[in-house]
Amino acid sequence: MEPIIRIRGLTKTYQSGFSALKGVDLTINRGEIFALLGPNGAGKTTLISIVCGIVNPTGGEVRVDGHDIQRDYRRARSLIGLVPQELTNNMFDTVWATVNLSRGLFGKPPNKPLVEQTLRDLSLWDKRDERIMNLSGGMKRRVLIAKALSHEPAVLFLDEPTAGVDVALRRDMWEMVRKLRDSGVTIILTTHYIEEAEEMADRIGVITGGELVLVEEKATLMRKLGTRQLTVHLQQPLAALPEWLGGLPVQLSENGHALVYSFGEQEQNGVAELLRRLDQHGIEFKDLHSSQSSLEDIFVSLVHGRGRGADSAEAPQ
Ligand SMILES: Nc1ncnc2c1ncn2[C@@H]1O[C@H](COP(=O)(O)OP(=O)(O)OP(=O)(O)O)[C@@H](O)[C@H]1O
Repeated sequence: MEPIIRIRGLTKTYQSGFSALKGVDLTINRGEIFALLGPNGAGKTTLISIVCGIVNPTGGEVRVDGHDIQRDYRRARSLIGLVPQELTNNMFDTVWATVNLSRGLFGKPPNKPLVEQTLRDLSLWDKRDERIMNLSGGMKRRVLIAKALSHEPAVLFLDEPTAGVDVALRRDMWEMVRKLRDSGVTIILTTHYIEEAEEMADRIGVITGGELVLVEEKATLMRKLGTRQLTVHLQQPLAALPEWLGGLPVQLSENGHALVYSFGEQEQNGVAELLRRLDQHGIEFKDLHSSQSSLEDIFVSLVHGRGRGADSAEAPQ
């Protein structure tokens, strides 16, 4: 896959002496949705702010489509749209004026049809003559997105896009982001909602304490770290785990009323073997329930345990 952003050895030490980024290496591929997941204070906003040229790095290098973010700032920045966490609109402007102005600030010639289309896509067209202060919180957020898209960026950064928004708007946002990706925009979003990363991302990066501890395809991550479990609820409880289940990763639970079989991707055949042995020994069951450990389990083990998966973080190239 073709990279659009390359980050190498990025460090940031704030004037206070606090080290917010401790050598981050990351490549973002063209056309993907990348979710940067991390707890409060992990360094997500610092990372985004450096790529967007708002904060100067202490060390390392960032290139956007080959352009160095410091040496070739204007070219690099023109490729990026940023939807910040805080609302930064001029409340007295109309929606139409503010989005057109944003485009102008990037030195782009006026393009009314494009701005109209952007507003239509974001369901803001009916509100185009409304002053921003008269819009709901959700609509104001949409205006931020429209502004960020006004200069046709190749990459869109969304910093905590759904923090504090209701469930319906969150779903709308996700839908909107998917449409943008389908139109060819690369999306990088920060979130501490695991559900959001799980729902949206093609790849997930986990950052904690200024270090990127994992970068992985979401599907691979789920497969690699997520174990699946099959719970067999028995008609009659068992006093102990029978000998004839030896060799299978099975445990007795619920006071002998259930057998729990834990397995990875490779061990699916064991399910048939388990059911065959139960049948052979006349053990009847009420129902079967299968579950998969979620990204949340993985995240908690990474952020608190820090051991697991750290070797999957990208090596510098
Ligand atoms: N200007 C600054 N001066 C000193 N320290 C700062 C500054 N900005 C951020 N920090 C510190 O750097 C760390 C990382 O902050 P950052 O905002 O990047 O985290 P974050 O992952 O975006 O967190 P959140 O999810 O809470 O937004 C925090 O401990 C923060 O207090």
